[in-house]
Amino acid sequence: MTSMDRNVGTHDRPQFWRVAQRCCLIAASVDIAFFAIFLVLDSPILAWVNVISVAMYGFAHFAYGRRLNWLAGWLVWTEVLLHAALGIILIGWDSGFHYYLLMFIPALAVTMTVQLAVIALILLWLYYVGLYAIALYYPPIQPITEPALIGVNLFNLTIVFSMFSYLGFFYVRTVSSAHRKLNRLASTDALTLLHNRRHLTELAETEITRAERYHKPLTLLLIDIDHFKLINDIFGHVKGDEVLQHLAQLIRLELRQHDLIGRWGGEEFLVVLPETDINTGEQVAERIRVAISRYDWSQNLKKDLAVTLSVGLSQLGENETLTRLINRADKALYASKSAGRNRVTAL
Ligand SMILES: Nc1nc2c(ncn2[C@@H]2O[C@H](COP(=O)(O)OP(=O)(O)OP(=O)(O)O)[C@@H](O)[C@H]2O)c(=O)[nH]1
Repeated sequence: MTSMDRNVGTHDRPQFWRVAQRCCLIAASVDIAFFAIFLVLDSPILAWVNVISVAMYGFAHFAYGRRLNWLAGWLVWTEVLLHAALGIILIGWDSGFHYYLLMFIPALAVTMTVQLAVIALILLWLYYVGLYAIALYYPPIQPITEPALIGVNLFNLTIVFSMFSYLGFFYVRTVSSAHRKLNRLASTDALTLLHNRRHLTELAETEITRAERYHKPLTLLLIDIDHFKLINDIFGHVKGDEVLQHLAQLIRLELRQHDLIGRWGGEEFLVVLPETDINTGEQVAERIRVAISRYDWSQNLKKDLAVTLSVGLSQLGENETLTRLINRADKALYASKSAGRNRVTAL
């Protein structure tokens, strides 16, 4: 494994390493149980093998904690390979110690590049088959009674079953949380954390369909910051970004829970007001305009700014598409700008 491959695991899959670290604790507990079991079964060699195993898992747990994943991985690999071989040679194939080798199949896929994982899987398979061949041709060195062998087998089977289930649930949880994160990223504007244009378009289309079906009014506001270029030029782009972020929150505060707001363009916001006619929409737009024009920017930005908005609004007409509705709001916005800015125009 190259140092780069090791780093892939360290940086890209931290959750996996946390799970691997937890598995070390589980494995150490299992080996403590085995220590007692083999003492009772009068198999001292296997009992003491488990003490060494506990120590190795302890070191591996420590190494995972220190982000020495490659070292921890080698310790775990060595332990499982040797433990499986010793278990099978001493008490036979039916002890089920080979089940633990199967745990490496998902682990290899996650921790290695595809090429390395394929090579490691082939080697693992050869090792597995090799142990089976040994068990076929050589009788166990320290056989235990049939009921004890069945007990050890069932115990191993249960542990491996539980660990696979744990890994399965971990995998499902990781995939669904990555899926949720991707969805959020794909639908959110990174700067203002409002809906982005694509997502807002989808939501607005749904609202329009609903408004048409239930014969409810729907009003749309297109909001544009006045002379934003000047704000950028005077205070810098970073402050400009802060104004955008803050303004997004201020507008949000003036809206109802089920109203929609998104960033439509650079310094332009689109608001969809379901179940709202043009008169109420005008009141909402006016409320937003006044709130922004009166806002004291020196509190948050430590700058004496005057920020105003121009708003264009339009109410959904019969059989009107979203594009046409936005076009009308855009014309209204243009009228607000032409009439001197810091005003609301309905069309
Ligand atoms: N800081 C910052 N500025 C942006 C962002 N997106 C667009 N802008 C700026 O917004 C400004 C828009 O300028 P104009 O289209 O000329 O509009 P304006 O200066 O607001 O003038 P009017 O709209 O006519 O009142 C440009 O300077 C853009 O660089 C952004 O994400 N962050």
